[in-house]
Amino acid sequence: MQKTISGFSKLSKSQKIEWLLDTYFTEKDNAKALVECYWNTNEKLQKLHDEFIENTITNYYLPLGIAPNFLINETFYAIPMAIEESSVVAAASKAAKFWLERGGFKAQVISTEKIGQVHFIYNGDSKKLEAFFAHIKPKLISDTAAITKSMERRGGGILDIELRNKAEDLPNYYQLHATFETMDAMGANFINTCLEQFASTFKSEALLFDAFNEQEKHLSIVMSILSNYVPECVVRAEVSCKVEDLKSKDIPNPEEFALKFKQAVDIAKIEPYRAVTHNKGIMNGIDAVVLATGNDFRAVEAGVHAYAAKDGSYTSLTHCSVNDGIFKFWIEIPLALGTVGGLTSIHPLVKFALELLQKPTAKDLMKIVAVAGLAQNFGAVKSLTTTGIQEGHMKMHLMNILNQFEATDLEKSQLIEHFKTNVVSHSLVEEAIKNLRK
Ligand SMILES: CC(C)(COP(=O)([O-])OP(=O)([O-])OC[C@H]1O[C@@H](n2cnc3c(N)ncnc32)[C@H](O)[C@@H]1OP(=O)([O-])[O-])[C@@H](O)C(=O)NCCC(=O)NCCSC(=O)C[C@@](C)(O)CC(=O)[O-]
Ligand SMILES: NC(=O)C1=CN([C@@H]2O[C@H](COP(=O)(O)OP(=O)(O)OC[C@H]3O[C@@H](n4cnc5c(N)ncnc54)[C@H](O)[C@@H]3O)[C@@H](O)[C@H]2O)C=CC1
Repeated sequence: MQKTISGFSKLSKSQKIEWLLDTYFTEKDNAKALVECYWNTNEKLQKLHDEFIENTITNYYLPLGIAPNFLINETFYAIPMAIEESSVVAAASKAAKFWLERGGFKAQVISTEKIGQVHFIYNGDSKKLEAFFAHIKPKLISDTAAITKSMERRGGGILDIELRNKAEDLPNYYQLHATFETMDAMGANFINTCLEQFASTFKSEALLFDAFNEQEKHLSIVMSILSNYVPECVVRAEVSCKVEDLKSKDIPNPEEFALKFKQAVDIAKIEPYRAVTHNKGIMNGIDAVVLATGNDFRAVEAGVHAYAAKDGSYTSLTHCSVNDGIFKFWIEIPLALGTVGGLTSIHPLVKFALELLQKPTAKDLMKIVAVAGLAQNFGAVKSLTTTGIQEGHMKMHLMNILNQFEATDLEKSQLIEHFKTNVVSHSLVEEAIKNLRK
């Protein structure tokens, strides 16, 4: 049976499903029923989702959870989180509640500059290229006037364009390195459109530049694309309190806790094996809010991890200090987010999430997302340095294990009660279910 196909994209949705069932499944009826039971009964809504991407056959659900009680710069938020992993929403909620009683989170946007580059190959005299760039720069900007008009009206647009000589790293390689302010949009489409116009102007004007010889006139544009590395689009979020005020049910000895917590963060600063896991915990919070608000989590992930390695080795995105009896914990991360554009006004649940967040600007959303990352990291590191991670995580994961064994509602309630005072592990839950079913 041939397992490849030409023209798959041209088939109807049901034809695509039929082909998949015929080609890859033995239990065809079961597979078909599964795919179809995830379709929304509201046909209009289903069509909307079908059209988000290509070759859609069904929906893939992620739960949308809420972490309430966030106090950020004196405003209260209930934060929407789309994520598949148990205990993440609980940890964020718990951290929010903890800091609510200790002054809440403070957040500030440090910068909002985005970057895009036209990458090109020029085999010639770099001085002549510099002269050409100086001559052509005003036209590069003026040729994008129709594209940038609305963005400029909002206060954004092109900030600058530089010529960068990269020929030492790669023979004959140069860039137009441009910076942008995209206001409430993540900006990928705006930036890419501007860049493609720069490239077109640059290429056609080079042919007319008298100082260039024939080879120089035919410089070659390789590509024009924004960068997801945005080290000048940075937000900082912070919590702090007196060390003694850390005292709580889980923290009987605040001095010892503060010291250990700082040691854990310091370890993540110098040890990449730990830093990656430490930052994964931060991304539990960040990705969940980025997804819930319809933003591009791949872009955020790529940019954040590049930032974590910006000084040459991969390090912690959060920082901790304990000075003069004050515990301070903060994060500084690059986040290119949008509250307009992309899916933000199309996906009904994204609209819901943004309304829940009180219709944030992109800057507001940067602060909320950074706080979610900080809270998540606080929750994880607090658990790691006190009870250990498994106690709380497995408590939340218990439901997944019970579902895996198809526990009934009665079995679930009996076993949840049992595991309130017993260690949770996959094998211990299996054993307890077997005992219950004897
Ligand atoms: C899991 C908890 C919160 C339990 O903590 P607990 O002390 O057992 O919770 P509690 O029952 O005393 O409840 C206290 C509050 O926690 C929240 N909470 C508690 N339970 C729920 C729940 N069912 N649903 C929603 N929220 C919940 C909620 O805010 C609740 O207040 P309330 O709502 O009652 O006013 C705690 O142990 C914890 O924060 N653990 C950390 C879990 C974590 O970080 N998980 C991430 C996955 S592990 C990972 O991927 C990352 C990691 C750890 O490797 C990163 C790293 O290494 O740095
Ligand atoms: N490498 C990457 O990250 C790439 C990402 N993408 C995708 O591009 C999408 C994001 O691109 P965008 O240009 O942000 O979206 P977009 O093009 O959908 O919408 C942004 C547009 O909204 C308008 N707008 C209205 N009100 C505005 C305001 N207050 N502030 C700013 N703009 C306002 C502007 O015309 C702006 O250009 C995401 O879906 C992303 O996944 C696309 C290509 C590459």
